[in-house]
Amino acid sequence: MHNLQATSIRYLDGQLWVLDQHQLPHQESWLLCQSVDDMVNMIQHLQVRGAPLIGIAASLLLGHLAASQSYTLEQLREAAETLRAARPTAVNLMNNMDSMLAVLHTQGIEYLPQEAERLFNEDVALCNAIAQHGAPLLGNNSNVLTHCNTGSLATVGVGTAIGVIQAAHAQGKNIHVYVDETRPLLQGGRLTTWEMKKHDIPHTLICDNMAALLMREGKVDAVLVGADRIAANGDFANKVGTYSLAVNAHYHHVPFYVVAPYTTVDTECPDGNGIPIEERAAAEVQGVSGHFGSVNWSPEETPVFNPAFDVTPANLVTGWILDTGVYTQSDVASGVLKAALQSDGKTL
Ligand SMILES: CSC[C@H]1O[C@H](OP(=O)(O)O)[C@H](O)[C@@H]1O
Repeated sequence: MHNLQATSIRYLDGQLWVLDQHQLPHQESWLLCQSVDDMVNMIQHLQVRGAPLIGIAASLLLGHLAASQSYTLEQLREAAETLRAARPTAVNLMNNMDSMLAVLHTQGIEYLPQEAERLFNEDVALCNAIAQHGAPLLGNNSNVLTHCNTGSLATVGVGTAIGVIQAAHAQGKNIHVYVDETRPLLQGGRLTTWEMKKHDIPHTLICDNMAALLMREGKVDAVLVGADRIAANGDFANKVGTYSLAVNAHYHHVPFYVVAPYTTVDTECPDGNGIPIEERAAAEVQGVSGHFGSVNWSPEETPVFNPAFDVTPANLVTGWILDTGVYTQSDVASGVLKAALQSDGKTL
């Protein structure tokens, strides 16, 4: 594989480096990833995170192992299956591993590095296409609210929802962003604020429970969120808290857009009921941890409900902003998601 460089992952001179997102924004530390166990741990601890990035990181690791020429086809197949199961909700991981397995079985081990590189470059291009389709939807002097993190820390390109925001900003539009801190792991408060500052985009950090008040006061012109899996009928899973944002946006007549590449669409999943939702450790809700260490504010053994994602039904979505275009509810209800993917020669 050639050297590859992105905000949160690098392949340099035969070594795979990952930016430890658990330590951001106050510490930028790079971790050397040398094995399947390393990558699985990094994904499960959200040192590597974000639906598209997870898939690309796993693909680069597999390509790296293949390039070392010290693994059999069966060992690489097992590695792909292990990586595929690292986190259950973001379908990009499964789609990417299936692409790598297809190459392994139809072309051979020596073609895996090339496929990993293709997937990397494809994500960069998909992010750019999404941004160009979405930017026209944001008018000048827009106040956009976003949830979790969907930028260059969640992809290997400019991002999805944040990519759209960044493109509109780069076009000279006056865009202000309300950033949901996104409990419990604070991807918004830690990572999106880091990205907004890096791109000099005006922004205001809020607690998740403040979003409805801003909508009621007419201070939000649009909500843009990412996705971890979009079902065939347009229902989608995203970071927990997205569903309540969609309900509040619907109630306050605020346009609500989901932004994703085609690699996030799961046409084999008929609707949101079929999307597996990852349950995570109680400690994430009982306290908080990061570069500073950890603090636990709940009584010992406090029972916790900690789904990492929730599902938003298609009827609450104003539009789906994909790399193939912007789709309305009637488009999606008529099966356009599947058609758009197939018409562009993209098969999942
Ligand atoms: C580019 S969309 C990324 C998507 O992934 C995030 O989840 P996590 O931080 O747990 O990987 C979140 O759901 C984002 O919307």
